[in-house]
Amino acid sequence: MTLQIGVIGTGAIGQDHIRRITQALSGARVVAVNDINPQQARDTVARYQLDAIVHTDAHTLVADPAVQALLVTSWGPTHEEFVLAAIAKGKPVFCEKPLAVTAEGCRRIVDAEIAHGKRLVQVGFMRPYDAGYRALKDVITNGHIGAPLMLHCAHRNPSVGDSYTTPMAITDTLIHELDVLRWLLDDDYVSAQVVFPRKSSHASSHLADPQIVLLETTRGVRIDVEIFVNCQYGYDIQCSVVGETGIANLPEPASVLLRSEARLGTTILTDWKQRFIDAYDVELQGFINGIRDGALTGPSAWDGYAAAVAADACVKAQETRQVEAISMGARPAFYPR
Ligand SMILES: NC(=O)c1ccc[n+]([C@@H]2O[C@H](COP(=O)([O-])OP(=O)(O)OC[C@H]3O[C@@H](n4cnc5c(N)ncnc54)[C@H](O)[C@@H]3O)[C@@H](O)[C@H]2O)c1
Ligand SMILES: O[C@H]1[C@H](O)[C@@H](O)[C@H](O)[C@@H](O)[C@H]1O
Repeated sequence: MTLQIGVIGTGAIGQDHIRRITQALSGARVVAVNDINPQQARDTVARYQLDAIVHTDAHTLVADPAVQALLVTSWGPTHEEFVLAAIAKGKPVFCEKPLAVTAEGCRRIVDAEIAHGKRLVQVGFMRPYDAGYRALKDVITNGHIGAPLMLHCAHRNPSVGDSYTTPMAITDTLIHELDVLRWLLDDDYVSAQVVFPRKSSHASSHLADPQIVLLETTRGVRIDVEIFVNCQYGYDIQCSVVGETGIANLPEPASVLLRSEARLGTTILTDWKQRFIDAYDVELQGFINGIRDGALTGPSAWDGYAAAVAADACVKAQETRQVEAISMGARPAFYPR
């Protein structure tokens, strides 16, 4: 049976997910779309030749009996409202990061899902589906570098728009590391600190860029993450795990090693859509298959909440310049590890 999906938000990633559902994945089709900009929704239907209704109200789309599952790909501050609406209708929902813009908002989603009694929410954290991160986790889990002691990470974007602010370095960008590093180490964070190096002349007047976030986990692993969103040269994700007996690095994306004109080199990607293109396919196919099989297994509302609790502490640390504690309470039995 083909799963009938409704999409709220037909911007960059909304369209990219519609493309993959329509052209790359199996078992689902898009039957309804909504965007606060209705012309954008209509253009998307035309661009991907969808047999889909354009709803001018997102809540009408959620209630549409033809819609069996939701994709929430609108702006972050709207996510909580639409995810709660989907849960209220008992419909599975794939929500792009962040699950909600505050930890309290994520907690309301966790509480609503637990009250419903069955998992309905998958968060769009795609890195745990990336082959490189999975290989890195295997190396750690199989003991090839001993116990992890330190992680050195970098999250670099070539540039960002003028609307990107200093807290967004945490809530929009670092949020990926906050999720994937918990998963990689099977650990949780206990503290965060943010330090600000010399500012890049390419950053807008209201943006502190780059930033370095220092995290500590319950097992005492120390993590530094450089966030540099105007690095100019490319989209570059780095993760180096220093263990007791060795070091394991996240593999670089496959690229031809070119010898030409007295140079030896490879290209560096510039677009996030390309860097994790396979992982996005696998995460969304997992959501579709999970609904078919009656059990969602991808990043949960609890994972969205855990990342948001850490993000809140990092945003606070940006302001206080102090070490801030991170505490998220006990994991409910509803969300097994
Ligand atoms: N997982 C990833 O790697 C990844 C990558 C990009 C974006 N994202 C996340 O996806 C979300 C969207 O990002 P984007 O880059 O596509 O942004 P975007 O601005 O390109 O698209 C967002 C769309 O949502 C629409 N929208 C806003 N408010 C709405 C509302 N109330 N109802 C209906 N539609 C509404 C906008 O009109 C716009 O078309 C963000 O939360 C972002 O953090 C995740
Ligand atoms: O929304 C995007 C996306 O999540 C990218 O993966 C990240 O690198 C960007 O910093 C962020 O703005």
